[in-house]
Amino acid sequence: MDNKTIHEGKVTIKVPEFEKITAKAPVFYNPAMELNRDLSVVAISVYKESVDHDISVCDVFGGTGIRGIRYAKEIDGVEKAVINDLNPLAVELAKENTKLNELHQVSVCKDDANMILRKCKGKFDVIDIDPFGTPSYYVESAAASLRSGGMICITATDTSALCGTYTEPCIRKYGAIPLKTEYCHENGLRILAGFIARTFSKYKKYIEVKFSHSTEHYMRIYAVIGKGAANTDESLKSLGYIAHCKNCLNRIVFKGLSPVIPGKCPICGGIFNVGGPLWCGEMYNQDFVSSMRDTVNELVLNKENKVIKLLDTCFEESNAPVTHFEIHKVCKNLKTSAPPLIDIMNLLKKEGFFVSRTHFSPTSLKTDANITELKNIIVNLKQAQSTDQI
Ligand SMILES: C[S@@+](CC[C@H](N)C(=O)[O-])C[C@H]1O[C@@H](n2cnc3c(N)ncnc32)[C@H](O)[C@@H]1O
Ligand SMILES: [Zn+2]
Repeated sequence: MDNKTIHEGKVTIKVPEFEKITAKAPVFYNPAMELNRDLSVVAISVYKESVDHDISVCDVFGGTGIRGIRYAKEIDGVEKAVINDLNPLAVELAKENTKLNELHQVSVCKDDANMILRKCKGKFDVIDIDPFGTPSYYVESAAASLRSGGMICITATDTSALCGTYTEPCIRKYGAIPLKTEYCHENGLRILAGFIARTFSKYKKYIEVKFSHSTEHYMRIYAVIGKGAANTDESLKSLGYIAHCKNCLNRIVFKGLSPVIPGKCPICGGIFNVGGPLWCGEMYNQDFVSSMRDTVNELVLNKENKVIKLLDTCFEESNAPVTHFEIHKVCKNLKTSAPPLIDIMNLLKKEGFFVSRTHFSPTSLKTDANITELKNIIVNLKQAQSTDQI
């Protein structure tokens, strides 16, 4: 295996020479995930600051070991990092990389992900799940393993299932019906959060989602775990469904596991498509995101600008309602051209509605105005603009 050396954050890592990123590489390393890893360092740093003890971290799908090594090197108070991978070549390389970075608090194991999580029940404060494709096969073991107060960090790259390009794989893997809409990435992230919440609930554990994002080909969720039957029951009330009308773009959130959902849209009589169950609760905790933003300045991040941009937008949308409106889609539905997003946002604000940008799409906004109210705002804006031009 021919290796080359790369530098990420404060670490130096040997990775295999590659021409194409593929899961068939002798050891997997994807430079496009650097943003994901930068954000993980920031999120785990903030988590560490929130607890009053040193922490142990398990990088369950280690690959080159880059995550576990970065956590150990870059986050103060990581007393133990375990890097695991089933691939013996990855284990060998992760050991070499640990030595290269002179880390004594890191150990490397070769185990199946589910086995290490079950064997080390209650041992880790942070469990990082970064597999190929779906994490759904591993969430159950993480739920059994993670102690109360711990944090789970989960990546999913099977976005075609979560976003509804394919329905059946989403039902099989996540027990949820996806909703292929212009806001399908948000639905997908919420389906993943809902699946994590339901899986942890079997163990009387509940999730508080601290930060999450959908970027390029993957989704990522960071959640802190609490314990107790009553709190878990209460938290499951955040599960629900979204009913969407493709005719007028109306959407309604129905909370609960068996809500009464009308078959037709009350605005236009179009058929409602329903997705869920999914997490209708918080997807970003504003204080946590704000602390992440402050922590960026204390770290060495190659993707600092992108990290800051994402965190600023997530901060803005942290108290926003579920779903968002893609403005070109709404304007096409109105058979009109789209005015500047900022003008629509300003008018919504002036009319007393909540409004924010969203990291899911640069041409979308989040608001508590319903589709009729939003359309009226756009029509008024277009009229005012055409009068101005006369
Ligand atoms: C997406 S890669 C991990 C990338 C790495 N976390 C990073 O940031 O560079 C997934 C890794 O999981 C390993 N793997 C696949 N199935 C596994 C299993 N059942 N248990 C443990 N490791 C597994 C693969 O060998 C591969 O190295
Ligand atoms: Zn409708």
